Amino acid sequence: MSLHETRKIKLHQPENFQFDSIPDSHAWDNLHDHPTVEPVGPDTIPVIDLCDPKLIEKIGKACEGWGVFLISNHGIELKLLNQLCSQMHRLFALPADVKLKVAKADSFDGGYGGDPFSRFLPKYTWSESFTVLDSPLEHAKILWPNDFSSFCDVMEEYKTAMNRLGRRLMHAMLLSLGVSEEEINDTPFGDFSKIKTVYSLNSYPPCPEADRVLGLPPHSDTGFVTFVYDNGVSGLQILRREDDNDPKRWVTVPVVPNTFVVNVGDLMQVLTNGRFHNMVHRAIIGKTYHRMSAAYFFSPELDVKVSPLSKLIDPGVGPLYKTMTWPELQTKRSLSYGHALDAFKIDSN
Ligand SMILES: O=C(O)CCC(=O)C(=O)O
Ligand SMILES: [Fe+2]
Repeated sequence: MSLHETRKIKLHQPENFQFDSIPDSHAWDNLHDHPTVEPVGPDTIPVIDLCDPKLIEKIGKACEGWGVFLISNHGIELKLLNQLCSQMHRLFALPADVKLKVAKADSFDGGYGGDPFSRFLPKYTWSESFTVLDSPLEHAKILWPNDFSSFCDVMEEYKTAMNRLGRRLMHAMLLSLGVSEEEINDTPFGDFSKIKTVYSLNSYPPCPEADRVLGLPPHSDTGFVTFVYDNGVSGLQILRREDDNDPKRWVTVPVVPNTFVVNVGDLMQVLTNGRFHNMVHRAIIGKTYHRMSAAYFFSPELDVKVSPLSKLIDPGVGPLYKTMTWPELQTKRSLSYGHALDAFKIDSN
């Protein structure tokens, strides 16, 4: 058993991305549980221009119908996004023994590690990630003792930009459901100053047998809303619910330059009393290109209590979820993979 298997994270030594053939430990056998389709026709994932005069209406429709959409014209400078990609590249190019100096001890920690889900599953993922809680400073000083500030400066700018964007999106989403600005300000996160900074930088190295390995297993994110920016390599897939014409299917998210993918998380489903649905997604691996992504989890401070907004509770039905904090939800997820929200459901009978 390696050092990391004894911890509460599951991470094979990163140099092991070099295999002559894929070992059984990394070969996932249920990757084709649902058909995979391209994002065309009825499976076209909406791209929403944030300066569109019909923004609120379009966002509401995308959240209710899809739970995922892309945003363009988001106001975040391309220069910053290019710097973010360069810093991710620099981070993951570090030797394995250096990255392991900042390894997480637990999946809720910040630092370097595997993904938080596969420790419940029998296989290893083909990915590595670096999670930042508030600030990467402490870890960056260990990774680059003589040059940590360029990484930290970019991450600080990214955090500020993402928090601003997160607030803007949350307002638009709630306004689309008829919640007024005043009512939004009355929520426990009020003006959204009670927002916790959490993001993951993810690396998915290429694999010659890409269709046997998996970057991230299917999951929904636990926060309000997640913003994903990647280095222009495709790999994110979302699980579209079955409808009248088609069964459940994996839809590949298209790469559209200078856009973010936005997906609805568990806490948004709670806040909207089920009007918006969380979105199950996974990351697959490419044969040739190394994909990297930054996933920003716009989520409440750890002590903030989240419950359905009274405006969105149907008086005849009542609230669908009990009050919860984000750590309570995450703890449930760490106990029952894929069913965290069930523990908070209010039985309507
Ligand atoms: O890399 C991606 O596209 C998705 C990342 C993700 O789902 C996550 O970090 O939770
Ligand atoms: Fe995710």
